[in-house]
Amino acid sequence: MDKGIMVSGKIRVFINGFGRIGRCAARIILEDECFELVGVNDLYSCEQMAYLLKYDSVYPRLEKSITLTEGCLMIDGHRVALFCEPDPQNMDLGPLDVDVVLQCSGIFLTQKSNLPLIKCGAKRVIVSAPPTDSMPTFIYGVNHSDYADEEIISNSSCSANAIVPLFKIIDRYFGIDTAMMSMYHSYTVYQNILDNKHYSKDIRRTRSATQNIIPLMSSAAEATGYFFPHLKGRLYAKSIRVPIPSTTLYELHMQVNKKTNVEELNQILKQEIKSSYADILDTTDAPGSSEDYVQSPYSAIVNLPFTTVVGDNLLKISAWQDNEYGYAKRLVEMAKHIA
Ligand SMILES: NC(=O)c1ccc[n+]([C@@H]2O[C@H](COP(=O)([O-])OP(=O)(O)OC[C@H]3O[C@@H](n4cnc5c(N)ncnc54)[C@H](O)[C@@H]3O)[C@@H](O)[C@H]2O)c1
Repeated sequence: MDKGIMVSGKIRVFINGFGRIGRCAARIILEDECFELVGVNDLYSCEQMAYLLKYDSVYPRLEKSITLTEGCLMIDGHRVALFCEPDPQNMDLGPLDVDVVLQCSGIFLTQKSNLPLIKCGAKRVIVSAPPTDSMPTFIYGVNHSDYADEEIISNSSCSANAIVPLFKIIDRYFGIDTAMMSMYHSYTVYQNILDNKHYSKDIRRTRSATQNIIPLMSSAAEATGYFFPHLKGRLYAKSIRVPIPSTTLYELHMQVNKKTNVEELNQILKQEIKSSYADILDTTDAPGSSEDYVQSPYSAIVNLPFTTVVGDNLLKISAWQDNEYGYAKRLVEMAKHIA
C-alpha cells in the first residue's frame, strides 16, 4: 500500500510524549473531525494521563467523558490505546494503522532515534522540536508546501514558528542585515519550581521558575537561521523565562538594509499578514497583556503600537504567542498536511 494514503477516512494519530505539547495537540485533534486519536505513549500512570487530559491549570476543562477501560482511554466512547514504553522499538504500532506520530517527548530529536517508530508501523513522524541532526524541518504557513513525502520531519520550535514568518516579511521588503531576538517566555517543565539541582549545562535552570526572571540559553537563533541561510552568524537570541505558565512576548530587533518608518512598517505588516499569513499570524492594537493571548491559535500576534524604528533602519517588532497552544495548532495542521 502507498505509505502516503490513509486507509480510513480519518487521519490516525499517535502521540508519543503526553506532556504539555502532547496533551494540547490531543485537545485540538479531539475537536477536529478529520482526525482520530488512536494511541498515546508516556511513562506515567494511565490514571494521571486521563486526569491531566481532562483537567488543565492553563486551559479550560475538557468537556468530554474520559474513562479508563482495560488499559485504554475511552474518550466520549472512543477507544485510545495507551502505552507506557520508554523505547519506541518495543511498541507494535502495526495494528493501530498509524498515519502520523506526533513525537512530543522532547527526547527523540534525530531521524535515527525516530526510525523505530516507522519500522514498528507508523507512516510518518513529526517531531515537536528542532532536530539535533539534519532532519528536514518545516514551519506550517512558511515552507510546508515544500514537504516532499519525507517520513520523519521536524516542526521546529515555538519561537521559530513565531519569528520566521515575521522575518520572511521584513527580509522580503527591507533585507535583514542582523537581528537580535528577546523572548519573554513562560516557564516550562524543564525548569524547577523551587531552587533545586538541575541536569542542564545552563546553571540558571537550578533557580525557581515561579520566583524569578531567568535568562536562559536559547536555540531560537539556530532554529530561525535554518530558514535564512544568508543570515548565518548574524542572528542572536535570548530566552528570558518569566513566572507565568503560558504565553511568550517576542521583542524582535532587526538592522535592515532599506530605510523605513513606523507607519510604513505597520502598513506592510498588516497587509502581508492579511494577504499571505492570515492562517498563522494576526495583528492587534489592543492594550493587552500576556493573559489575553492564552489559547490563541496564532503563531504570532503583532502588537502594532509597539512597533519601533530608530533612525531609519533599526526596527523592532513586538508579538505575542501562546507557546503551547499556538505551537500545537501548527503541529496538528502539519500532521493534516503531510497525511
Ligand atoms: N512547552 C512549550 O512551550 C513547547 C513549545 C514548542 C515545542 N516544545 C517542545 O516539545 C517537546 C515537549 O515539550 P513539553 O513542554 O510538552 O514537555 P513535557 O515534559 O510536558 O512533555 C514531554 C513528555 O514526554 C514524556 N516522555 C519522556 N521520555 C519519554 C519516552 N522515552 N517515551 C515516551 N514519552 C516520554 C514525559 O514523561 C513528558 O510527559 C520538547 O522538545 C519541547 O522543546 C515545547
